[in-house]
Amino acid sequence: GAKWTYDGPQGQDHWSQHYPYCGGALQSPIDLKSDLLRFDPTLRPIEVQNYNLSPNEQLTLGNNGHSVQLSLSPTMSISSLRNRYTAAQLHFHWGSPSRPAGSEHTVNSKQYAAELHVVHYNSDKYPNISTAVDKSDGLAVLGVLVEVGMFNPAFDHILKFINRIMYRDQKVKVPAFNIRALLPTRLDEYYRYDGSLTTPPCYPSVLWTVFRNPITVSRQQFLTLAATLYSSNAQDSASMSLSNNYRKTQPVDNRLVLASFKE
Ligand SMILES: NS(=O)(=O)c1c(F)c(F)c(S(=O)(=O)CCO)c(N[C@H]2CCCc3ccccc32)c1F
Ligand SMILES: [Zn+2]
Repeated sequence: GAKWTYDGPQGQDHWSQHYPYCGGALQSPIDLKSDLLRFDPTLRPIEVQNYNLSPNEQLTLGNNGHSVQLSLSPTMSISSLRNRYTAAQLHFHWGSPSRPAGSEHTVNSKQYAAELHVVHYNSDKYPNISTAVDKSDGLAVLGVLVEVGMFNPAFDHILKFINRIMYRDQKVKVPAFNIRALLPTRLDEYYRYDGSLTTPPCYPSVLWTVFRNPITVSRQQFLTLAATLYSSNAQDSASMSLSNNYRKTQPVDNRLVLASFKE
């Protein structure tokens, strides 16, 4: 579709001009505010299948101009939801080298350094993500908040190849690794709400699960993520850094925001 950006004339305040859902209901991300939450004891721990991929398997790491994305094996899935959701890709949202605040979801208005999204589609009902992406029960995304702290070995399986996809549309094959190591230890504590893609076309098709506990990456790792990539392609004379690729929080309206834990 048409070029969209996070800032400027094609920036997020203008998305709805070409992508009407972006101005519609059930939009993501949102601020996860304590006084909005409802504890739901029926929310079971998230169970993932086959996230521990073999290094003999290869995945595609790419710069799509909006994020760094890693294709995932279709053997990976979430098995604890009403339907089975099969993994499609993971990607990140981050701030900038000078401002390590680029998560999409915020917790009581606190913005984290970055956020990881693992995108899955409802494979009980749809043959692939393209047919699922605009259906109300089409997608389930796992959101992981990222803060700067201890070095994260799992994150380095991606970062050590990032200088080979500096420019838009560059891709590289990388050895698979244990994707479970990118998730927090506890998968039983999370926020849950009905939302949308956080990029155009902003379809309201996402069952959001945002884990309560962040993962950490080192300051050096964060800087590598935030300072290496360009949103422009290699041929473009003017290089545009890929940073601050996060959407602002959206109105919750009358949506229920559930928590699997008591504060
Ligand atoms: N934050 S978010 O809402 O999870 C989110 C992004 F932020 C994001 F940038 C992407 S993108 O990298 O594909 C670039 C823009 O579509 C996606 N893609 C999803 C939905 C669109 C179709 C599709 C097809 C195959 C695999 C993944 C996806 C996305 F879901
Ligand atoms: Zn995302």
